[in-house]
Amino acid sequence: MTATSPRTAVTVRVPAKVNVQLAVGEVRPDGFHDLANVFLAVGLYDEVTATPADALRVTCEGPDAAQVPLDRTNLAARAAELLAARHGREPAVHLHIAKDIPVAGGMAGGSADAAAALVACDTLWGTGASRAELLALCAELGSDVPFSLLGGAALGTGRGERLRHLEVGGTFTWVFAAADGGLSTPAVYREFDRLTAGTDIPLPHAVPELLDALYTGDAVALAAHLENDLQPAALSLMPSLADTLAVGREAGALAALVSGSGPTTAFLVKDEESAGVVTEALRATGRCRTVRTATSPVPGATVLPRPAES
Ligand SMILES: C[C@](O)(CO)[C@H](O)COP(=O)(O)OP(=O)(O)OC[C@H]1O[C@@H](n2ccc(N)nc2=O)[C@H](O)[C@@H]1O
Ligand SMILES: Nc1ncnc2c1ncn2[C@@H]1O[C@H](COP(=O)(O)OP(=O)(O)OP(=O)(O)O)[C@@H](O)[C@H]1O
Repeated sequence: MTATSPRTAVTVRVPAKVNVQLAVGEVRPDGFHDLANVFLAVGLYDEVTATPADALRVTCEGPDAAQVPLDRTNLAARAAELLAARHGREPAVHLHIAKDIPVAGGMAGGSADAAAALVACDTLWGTGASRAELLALCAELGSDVPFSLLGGAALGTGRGERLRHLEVGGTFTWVFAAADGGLSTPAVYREFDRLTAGTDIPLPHAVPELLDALYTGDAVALAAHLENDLQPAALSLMPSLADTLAVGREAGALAALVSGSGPTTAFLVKDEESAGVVTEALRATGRCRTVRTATSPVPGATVLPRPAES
């Protein structure tokens, strides 16, 4: 056993996600859409550090830090407030976000920070919340937040918050290109509604061949079944993304798609060498804010060892 002295700082590392299948059903009376949402956690990370403070405070560092709100609308701040309220205490904590996940990029960066803040505050405060309680709090904070806690791979149903863990039989390599500017998730869902108005929208379901490809770790089979029903809406709002997708395909990606609500584009590649070629081609367009390689799956929100323990 390691020392049990109260912790004065807790850092939680949390991954981004890509949706390898995002099947979207009709809009529901509550304004959300029923989904069959196959999430994969990818190795691009934010880190949230919680330290005791007189009052709730958020700071952020990283290339996109200027776009992150530091008031109580920050999802990490909302997470701390929610956990504190449920346990009858003040959210007296400083949350520092080291942000590496593109902001408003469709990679669930804010959701990741919310899940990380919950775990960090739970550990710092010794709240002892069960996994089930944390997952329920995550679902209150947003549809993607439970998956950020869980990580790995999962099928999300309902609005994406009801998760079933999926086994993955290998490692997949991706290239992610962050676009200049962001897309608002509600705006992309609204555009989906506009584009599909008057059509029959099938009930969303996970494609068995895609789940098999994950299970066997077969990147070529996964590439054949990648699907994102929000992609036409994201392309409609940001038409230049179609060119970015084409550049990655021509450079040898097995498949290319918009990540979630976009505008980050995701390229599944067969190996590191192909990742290098695709990365160079995307950088050469001059249209991508950053281009990054990452593998999947990776674990969800994880408390990092105290410095003395590492
Ligand atoms: C696009 C995805 O990232 C794919 O994983 C998610 O579906 C979005 O999840 P999220 O950002 O956590 O979304 P939330 O914060 O729960 O909801 C933001 C807004 O997105 C829309 N929304 C979200 C999830 C869903 N199943 N249907 C929706 O229509 C709604 O307009 C909602 O008000
Ligand atoms: N901790 C946070 N990090 C980033 N953005 C945040 C955070 N908290 C609140 N926001 C707000 O949320 C908006 C969406 O940011 P986020 O990075 O979560 O988008 P996203 O990755 O497209 O989300 P998703 O993939 O879950 O739909 C930002 O424009 C910002 O105003």
